[in-house]
Amino acid sequence: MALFGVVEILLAIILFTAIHYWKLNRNTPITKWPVVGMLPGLFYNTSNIHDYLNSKLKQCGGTFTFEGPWLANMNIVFTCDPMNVQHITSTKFENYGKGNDFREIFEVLGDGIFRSDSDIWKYNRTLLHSIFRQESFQKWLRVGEEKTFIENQKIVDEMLYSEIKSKRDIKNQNQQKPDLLSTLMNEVRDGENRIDDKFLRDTAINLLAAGRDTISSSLTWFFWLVATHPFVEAKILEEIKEKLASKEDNKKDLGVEGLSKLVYLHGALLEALRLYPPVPFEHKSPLEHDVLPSGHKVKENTMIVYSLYSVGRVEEIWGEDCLEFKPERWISKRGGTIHVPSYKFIAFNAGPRSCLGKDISFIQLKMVAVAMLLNYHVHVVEDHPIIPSVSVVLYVKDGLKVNIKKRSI
Ligand code: HEM
Repeated sequence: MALFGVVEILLAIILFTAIHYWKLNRNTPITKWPVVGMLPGLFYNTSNIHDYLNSKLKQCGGTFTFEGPWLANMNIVFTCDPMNVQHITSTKFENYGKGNDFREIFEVLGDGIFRSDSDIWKYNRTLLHSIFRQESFQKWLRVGEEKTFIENQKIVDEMLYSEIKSKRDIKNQNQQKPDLLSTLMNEVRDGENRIDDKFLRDTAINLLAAGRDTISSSLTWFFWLVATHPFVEAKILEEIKEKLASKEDNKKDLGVEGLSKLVYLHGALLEALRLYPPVPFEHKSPLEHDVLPSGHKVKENTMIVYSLYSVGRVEEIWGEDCLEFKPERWISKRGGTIHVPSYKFIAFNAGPRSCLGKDISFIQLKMVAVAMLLNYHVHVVEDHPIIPSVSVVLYVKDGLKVNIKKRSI
């Protein structure tokens, strides 16, 4: 008679495997399974992914390596450590590009600023930077009819190229207006104009992608937060009444200068962007192996994801009340706005690739916020779920349901 039967041997294997995985998982934030790695944990929590990753990042001090299925080459370093963020976005900026995965997924963006790295990015950045500084650029929102935007690449291209053609026609008739495409068309670098239609198409779609959904996402979260914090709403209205001069018919002056006086409103917007950054995560890949300030080693082409959502919720930066909506945290004792370095307040990204539209965004956000709050009372419909979506832009998954009542103050 054999000393051990098949059943005993199988039980022993299962027991040893279980002990092995128990030991292996003692220090990992997400359970690692044979063959499929940590994927089940991620899948199981997809609907709640930002808060799930936030809790895991908190559990391991701000950085951990997600291990994907065997042979799938899917290891990802997740981080919300501001020192890592500063390292990737600024100190070692040249070593961290967008990576090939990003370029494949966002092919529709062509060679525009978002999808490019190195020299093509530098060219785009320098050109757009100079245009963003021109006052006339503030009229850029009138570029094209973007209602049918992005059904598919063909429709987008048709729309953009026809818009470009009509701007060129207007230019030839000497009737140009200072919108984005017309300003770009006239750009002369080193004595020559190298702006062809493909460049204009790529730039236009990149700016539409950059500036459309980010603003609408910010405003949705902002109105939800303000409507659910009546004390904040009252303070914003008080500030508008006190600081914005009235024009004829008691309408408030929404000029750039007037808007810059609204320090409390600015704090409320910063606070909404901290808690609900429209771009919830960024994705980078090192060109050469490196060691992050947290001590994590990253090989060439490792995928690194830094969570903007989590950086906004790091207790060490924002304090124990980091999950609360408190515009006051942005107001200094002297009544100004407290400056927080961009690798800590990361909603607009940090370093040389930080958002080019940051200033123009605050102008747009304030204009809409003041016009809405002065004229309407936004009342959030009770029991409607408010959950962040799982997408490149942080929408409210099922939309924000509200009742709007006219307000006269
Ligand atoms: C609240 C509104 C906005 C937020 C939170 C925001 C945030 C960001 C973030 C996180 C990035 C980095 C993206 C990446 O590298 O993958 C970025 C880049 C950029 N944003 Fe914005 N953005 C906003 C509005 C705008 C607007 C209105 C415009 C233009 C009209 C704009 C233009 C750009 C451009 C051109 C870049 C690319 C910069 C580069 O790669 O060098 N953004 N923005």
